[in-house]
Amino acid sequence: MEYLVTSAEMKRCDGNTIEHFGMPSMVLMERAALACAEELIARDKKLKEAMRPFGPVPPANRTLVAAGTGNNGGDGLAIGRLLSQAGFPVDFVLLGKEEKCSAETAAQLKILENYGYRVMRKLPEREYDIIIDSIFGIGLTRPVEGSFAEAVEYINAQDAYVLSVDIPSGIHGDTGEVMGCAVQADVTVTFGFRKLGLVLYPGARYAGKVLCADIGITQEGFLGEYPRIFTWNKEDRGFLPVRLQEGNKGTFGKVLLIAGSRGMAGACELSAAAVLKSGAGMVRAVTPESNRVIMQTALPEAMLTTYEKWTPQAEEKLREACAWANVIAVGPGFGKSPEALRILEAVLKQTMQPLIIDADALNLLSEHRELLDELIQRQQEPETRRELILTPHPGEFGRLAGKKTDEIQKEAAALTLEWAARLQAAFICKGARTLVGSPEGRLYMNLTGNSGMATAGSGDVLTGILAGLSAQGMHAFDAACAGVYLHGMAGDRAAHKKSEYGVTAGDLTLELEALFPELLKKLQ
Ligand SMILES: NC(=O)C1=CN([C@@H]2O[C@H](COP(=O)(O)OP(=O)(O)OC[C@H]3O[C@@H](n4cnc5c(N)ncnc54)[C@H](O)[C@@H]3O)[C@@H](O)[C@H]2O)[C@@H](O)CC1
Ligand SMILES: [K+]
Repeated sequence: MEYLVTSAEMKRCDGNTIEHFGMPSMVLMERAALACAEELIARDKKLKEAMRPFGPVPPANRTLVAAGTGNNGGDGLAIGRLLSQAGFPVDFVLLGKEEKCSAETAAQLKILENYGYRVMRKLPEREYDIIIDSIFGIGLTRPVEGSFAEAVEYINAQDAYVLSVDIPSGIHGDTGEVMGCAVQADVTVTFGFRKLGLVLYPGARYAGKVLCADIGITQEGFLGEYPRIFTWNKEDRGFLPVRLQEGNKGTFGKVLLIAGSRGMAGACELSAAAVLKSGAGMVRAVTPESNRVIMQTALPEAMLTTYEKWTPQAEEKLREACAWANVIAVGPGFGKSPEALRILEAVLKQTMQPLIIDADALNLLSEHRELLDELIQRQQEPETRRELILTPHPGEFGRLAGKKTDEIQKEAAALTLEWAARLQAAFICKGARTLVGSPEGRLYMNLTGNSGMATAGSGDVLTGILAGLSAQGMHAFDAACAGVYLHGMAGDRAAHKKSEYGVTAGDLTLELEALFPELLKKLQ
């Protein structure tokens, strides 16, 4: 588990490390500078070794430090000093008025002066091999303009390798927004914790490769008041549902998947395949009779309950199917027919098993507010509350919340938590950075996945995974976080093979089965 922090959360942690624990600010700055310098020295060594067979080794990289007056600038000045002492030819330029320098940056200027370095006040007219971007860090508060904007353009116009210190100058630390203009980095070395602006788009694109350096700012610095958002990374493997060796197909759970409509058999098939490939014991699909042949051909492992018109017999068959299941998922390719509405109504009112609501089932809830209100009411009462996962993309979320899609995107974190609490559910807001909110206010941000997954049927696969994990006994929030994480990993494997252009939803289910052996190997 890794925290993703806002600028304010990071500053609080920095401040506590200095004031509460007594770590001198200049020690943190020196460690930050060392981490950046070591990255560049290691790169230089690698480049030289690669070039050695081709003749004399070229001279060291000419480097420019572009420093602002805040502590980000202080980091940059210290990096330049360390690089110069390691043999790099380094030029320094200070942007902004010297009298505005923070105490630490003023101290760094003094150290440079003591060593006899000259710090320019204007951008030099020459080309550099490496540029250290330390104009603004997490202290950026307003759009970048005037001479600072010129400096950003100057850096972006050079054919240099750019290292951004902490965050590319011009990127908002909390939102990843470009504040007027921003430096395009090759690598960003950030300190302590990854800032949200480095993982959210477009910031993530500007940051290039992101390295998170340990400079002695640790979780203790939060003094028990932890950041709101967390993610999982490659070290997190322990979330898979435990598999009993002596288990049978009942042990691993029975999923009732209500999916597909006339002409939409694919959604049902993709979702059902994902249920089985996530480790569930059995899946029964409830789908129109016209999908029978396709389903039985494409996925003979799935059982079927079919319907045509909504009759008392159909209702009875649905009731029996519901009684059989441990988990119910409703929505992929479901359509909004009168039959679909009756089925959703029956599921909401007559069952208590863990439920996953996706796609058209969400749209039906938006269009029939009485159903939504009743669900909210049931979830607010402990006796009628069930394990619940909702999986809207911002469009579906907007319809549910009565807001425009861009309003949802702007306030995604707050709205996700609001709706998770309202529905006492694991609430998934899908996107390039999918969020999962818990009713208690935990917020997971998913960092796996890629643009190739923005393809028809991808959401159906996610619903199948969520149902499969829930059927194996995972609670809603754990299943939701694990589900989006695995879904993204499957997408990353698929994109690795086919590029982001070529990924289809079918590839996601294929990659899912290849993913588990890899995860299990790393667990041993
Ligand atoms: N001791 C610490 O607190 C540590 C801080 N570190 C560095 O310090 C950085 C944060 O330092 P600061 O809080 O001093 O902030 P910054 O160095 O990001 O700069 C903020 C300064 O720029 C000004 N400013 C903000 N937006 C502007 C704009 N658009 N145009 C012109 N001026 C603008 C502010 O008024 C302030 O003077 C981190 O990103 C990190 O690089 C590291 O050295 C690690 C330790
Ligand atoms: K920077």
